[in-house]
This record gives sequence, structure tokens and C-alpha cells, in this order.
Amino acid sequence: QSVWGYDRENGPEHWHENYPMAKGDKQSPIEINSKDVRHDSSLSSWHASYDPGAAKTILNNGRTCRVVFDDSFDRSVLRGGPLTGAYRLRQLHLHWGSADDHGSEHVIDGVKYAAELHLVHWNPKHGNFAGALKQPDGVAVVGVFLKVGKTPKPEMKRILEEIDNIKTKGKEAPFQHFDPSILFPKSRDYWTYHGSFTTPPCEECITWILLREPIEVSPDQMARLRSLSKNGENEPMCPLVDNWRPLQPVKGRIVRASFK
Ligand SMILES: COCCCN1C=C(N)c2cc(S(N)(=O)=O)sc2S1(=O)=O
Ligand SMILES: [Zn+2]
Repeated sequence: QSVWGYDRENGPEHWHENYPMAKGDKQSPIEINSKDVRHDSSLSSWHASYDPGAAKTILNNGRTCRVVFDDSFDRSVLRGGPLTGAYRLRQLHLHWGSADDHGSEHVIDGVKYAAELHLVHWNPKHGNFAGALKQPDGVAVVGVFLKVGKTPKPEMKRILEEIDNIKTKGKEAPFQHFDPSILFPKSRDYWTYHGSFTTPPCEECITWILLREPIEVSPDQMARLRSLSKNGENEPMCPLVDNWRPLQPVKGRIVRASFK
């Protein structure tokens, strides 16, 4: 019962009971209000150099759909932008809603997107992932917004086709030869701010890099995502939807933009 989730009895309002950091003053997600954003001309552009061979498996953990990568050496890395050094890609996952008008965690000028893709990277100067979680510059997450449209990105197809193999909690399937940078939109414009994991333990170790341009997915692709079950294969099907954390207080933090 103490396992956290997104339901009434174990959802975001309860997380602080087992994870005190959830009430910190650098929590994520936040709303990005363009009027409060500062353009920072010193922000360089970010670069991802991912090895498709690093992709290993895709799994349904009952809370999201996650693709895990080999991060045992500098094989798939993110550098530049607000970051110093090369951060290793560890996993990607998504947050989505029960309908197309909500589902993202970050909100842009009041706009909620249907889903938000997170690519999680960690700073190897801290030895390992667990060590990186304890450092303010330990983790970098690239957030990509997904909106429902008529010209879906074919690359999303690959992830969403695999969904049929991981319908229930605990299911895992091989997921190889995949370069997630194909999911990036054309524009490299981004916002960046310092925040936390949007799930327990909610450590405040994340440099967020949120891409301004959303990518498109089809209604059918969103329906597939929503066809995942929170429960195991011998339990009743319970749609895995609305796995997003509500907005957290900005508490004076500055959000910088790489663009004017
Ligand atoms: C296999 O690694 C074990 C830990 C995996 N992670 C668990 C999360 N809930 C989580 C949430 C994250 S989010 N929503 O803040 O990007 S990043 C992240 S994570 O730290 O990468
Ligand atoms: Zn996430």
C-alpha cells in the first residue's frame, strides 16, 4: 500500500508522507510563463549523440512505458546547452492523459499537451546513477511535448508498435537498434530550469531541458498508449492513463530560454 502511484490513495498529494523531498522548493513540473522567461544568449545549443545499439528493452512498470539503455560507458550522450560535460542516456519514458486535452507534466502558457516524453541522462562525474541523484548537477532530462495531429512522426511508431508486447505491468520486451534522437522536433529551441524528478523520491537533481516545438502523434497512437494496463496479466485491465504530476510551486526559480 505504501507503493506510490497516481490513484486517490497513493497519488501526488500523498507522496511527501514517504518521500519528504516532494515538498521541497525546487520541485517539478512547473508552468512555463513566457512573460517570466529570460532569454539567455549565453546558452549554447544542446547535442545528442546516441548509439542505436545502446537500446536494450522496453517495459511496462505499471506507472509508465520505459525504454532502458546501456549506460555502462559514454555510449549515448547529451552535451551542450546548459550542461557541462557529457551526460549518459539511461532511459526514456512518457506521461500521458486519459484524453488529448491533457497529459503533459509541464504546462506552457496554460497549454497542456496530450503527452510528454522524458529522456533521462546522468552525469558520470558522480560515479554512478545513485550518486548522481544526490547532486544538483547530477541528472539532465530532455522533455518533448506530444500533440495529437494528422501528420504523426513515423519514428514514434516504433515505440507504440512495441506496446502490444508489454500490455500489462511487469511485461518487458527486447527493444534494440533504436536512436531516440529521431523523436526530436526540427527546432532545437528550449527552456531550461533547475528542478526535480516528477516522481518519488522527487530528488532536486535535475537540469530540465524542455523543447519548445512539440512533435505530433496520431489519435490511434495515443489510444495505444492508453491501452496499457496498470495491472498484471492475471488482474483486471485498468487503463494506465493520467500518470502526470500536478504543477509545483516555482518559488522564485528563473526559467531561461535559448531563443528570443
Ligand atoms: C532504471 O533506473 C531506475 C530509476 C529510474 N527512474 C525512476 C523514475 N521514477 C524517474 C522519473 C523521472 S522524471 N519523470 O522526473 O523524468 S526520471 C526517473 S529515473 O530515476 O530514471
Ligand atoms: Zn518523466
